[in-house]
Amino acid sequence: MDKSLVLGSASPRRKSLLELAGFQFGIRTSEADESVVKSKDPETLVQKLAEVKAEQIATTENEVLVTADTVVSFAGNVLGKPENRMEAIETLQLLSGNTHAVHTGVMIRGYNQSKIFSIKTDVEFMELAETDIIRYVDTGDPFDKAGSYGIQTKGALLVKGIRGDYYNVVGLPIAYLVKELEKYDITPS
Ligand SMILES: Cc1cn([C@H]2C[C@H](O)[C@@H](COP(=O)(O)OP(=O)(O)OP(=O)(O)O)O2)c(=O)[nH]c1=O
Repeated sequence: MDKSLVLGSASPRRKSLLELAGFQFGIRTSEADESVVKSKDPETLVQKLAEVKAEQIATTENEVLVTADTVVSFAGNVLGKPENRMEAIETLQLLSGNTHAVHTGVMIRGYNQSKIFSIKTDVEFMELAETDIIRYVDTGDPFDKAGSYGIQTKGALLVKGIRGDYYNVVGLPIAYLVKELEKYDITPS
């Protein structure tokens, strides 16, 4: 029986990255309660969140599901999406001039096998002036993004350098994921 891929995510970035890789896939989103998952360790946290998202999505035996979660960690703080303008400003002040980690946890669930993993990318920020932070936050770009910035949008101007997979920062470690999906008979067309 042919296997088909299902993306369990409402993120337009994750959809674009699977398209970039050349996959045919469906999208099925969940209303997972992410607040039930608590961990101070970002790698554990993103893996558990990917698992919780997957638990909310039903699949058939020929479907392979992919869910994911992304957070930023810096100096013992785990930073998700900002709740408001002030939190976005404070997050970017904290990250200014420093190197933080972006963790994406991914769950792959097939009929008789599953896998959870997380990948880390280090991102170094420029020294940011308060006026630049406020101008960026007021574009509205930070609010649907972990760590209050988008490296693929105007947040690009905050970044001095990165070590690791760029696409992991955007929401999916796509090259690694393609390799893992081969084990589930899912290949790009
Ligand atoms: C750091 C960073 C994060 N992000 C995004 C990736 C994720 O979509 C988002 C973190 O939120 P997530 O909770 O990981 O995902 P989501 O709510 O967007 O989608 P879903 O739960 O339905 O899969 O932040 C960027 O787009 N660019 C960046 O530079």
